[in-house]
Amino acid sequence: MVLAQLGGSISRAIQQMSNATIIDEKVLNECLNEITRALLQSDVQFKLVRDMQTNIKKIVNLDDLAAGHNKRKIIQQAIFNELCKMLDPGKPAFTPKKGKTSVVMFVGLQGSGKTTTCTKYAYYHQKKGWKPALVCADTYMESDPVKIAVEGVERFKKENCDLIIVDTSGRHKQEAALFEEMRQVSEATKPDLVIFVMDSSIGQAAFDQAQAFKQSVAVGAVIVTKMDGHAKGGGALSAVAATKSPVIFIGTGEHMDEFEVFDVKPFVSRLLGMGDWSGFMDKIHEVVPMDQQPELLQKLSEGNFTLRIMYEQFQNILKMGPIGQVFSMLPGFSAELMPKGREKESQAKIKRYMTMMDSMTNEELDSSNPKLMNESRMMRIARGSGRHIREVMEMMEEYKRLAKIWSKMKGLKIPKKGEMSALSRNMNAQHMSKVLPPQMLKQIGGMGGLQNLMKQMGSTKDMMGMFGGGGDK
Ligand SMILES: Nc1nc2c(ncn2[C@@H]2O[C@H](COP(=O)(O)OP(=O)(O)OP(=O)(O)O)[C@@H](O)[C@H]2O)c(=O)[nH]1
Repeated sequence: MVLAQLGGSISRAIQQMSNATIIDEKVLNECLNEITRALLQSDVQFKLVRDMQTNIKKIVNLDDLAAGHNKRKIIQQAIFNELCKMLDPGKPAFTPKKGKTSVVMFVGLQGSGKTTTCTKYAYYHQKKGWKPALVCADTYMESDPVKIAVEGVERFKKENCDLIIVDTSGRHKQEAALFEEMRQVSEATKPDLVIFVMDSSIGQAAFDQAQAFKQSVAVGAVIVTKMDGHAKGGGALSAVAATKSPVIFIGTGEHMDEFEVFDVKPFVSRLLGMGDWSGFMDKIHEVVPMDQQPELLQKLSEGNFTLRIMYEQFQNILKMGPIGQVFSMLPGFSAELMPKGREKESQAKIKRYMTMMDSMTNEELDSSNPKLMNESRMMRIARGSGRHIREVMEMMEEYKRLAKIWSKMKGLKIPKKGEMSALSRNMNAQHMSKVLPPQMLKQIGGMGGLQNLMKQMGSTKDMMGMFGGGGDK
């Protein structure tokens, strides 16, 4: 099961449960069994899934649910926390420092994408002004890989490279020989960090494979590749558990820049279709041309999400490319609606929407009042664009949903370029209280509770991630 589907299945299971009139143990168990099935189908290791189920049962208090608290949010929160826990081994990976020499060794099986990932990793740092170097000790049946690795590292140290990446072999006739060679390269080059590269589509084998590598060398971080297309994501969770090391990047395609820093909370937020405001705001700065940014953010902060804004953003997004990435960050546009690997369909849908909007009047495009769009106008637009009225209605529904979510941005201070997470910093409890759904605010203990919580957490960014960025869906 691909990640987007996993998120969808979990959300559906929670939704079904919260539709039940009475939440008793049976209903909760059914919901958890559904989630368990979804996780297993996504190749999360059985033991991890079982532990998660036990933990959620411990956390979720049935009395709270019976008392009419927001059941969906309580369960969703518990699942959110458990998934985060699975992906967060509790200690960060070694982080190389620019200007100071670090040796980073890559290990992983043949075909896992190791060599590609070494290059992406080097390129990622080079773009940020580092001086990386790549030592290819990935010499199958030729020369002495240990000697090559040592000589390479020495040479690049002399050349003042600050990030020396050692690529090791991933193939051997004998598994034992592969691990022995890896151990020797590690001993000889003394890496500051060993990164285990894993193909996300290896399924249930992830845990054992990761563990085997960890037992031979001191794996300190994981990079999961091929998260695009048909990738199964569950293996990532298993690899973290097996190596007790965090995932630091994910590979999302064959190209050099299809490489993303991995952040647990936004990832899980997106996975559960909860959206990720901070990531989305970062994306706005990437996607929306500089000269349009202040105006757009101003309009959004005034709560005016018009059809024209939607149109312009569609335009920008089509120009920019990886549409799925942007939309999955936008609360409301869950990964299920804009699934990765189905970008073409999503793109076609957006183009359809834009054609329909081309048949609208300026007044309609610039109004944030969807009531203007009555049935006769919708018929005209459908005729004008050669589409069915059903499609116009569908687009309007999409618009209303987005506008509702965006309306929560009203009154927020506008972050400046380069301080995206400052969206959160800029917000005080007052703002947060506007953004959060009222039931959730009550659950936290009103304004007082919110202020306390914000103090404890230190930053509202975490809260945004935790609560799905304030989108009340
Ligand atoms: N779709 C996709 N393909 C990837 C990604 N990363 C690597 N690949 C592809 O996976 C294949 C194997 O990648 P390599 O980098 O050669 O793998 P390796 O682990 O170094 O394998 P050996 O060099 O043979 O040991 C290549 O076709 C890459 O283009 C990714 O994130 N997404």
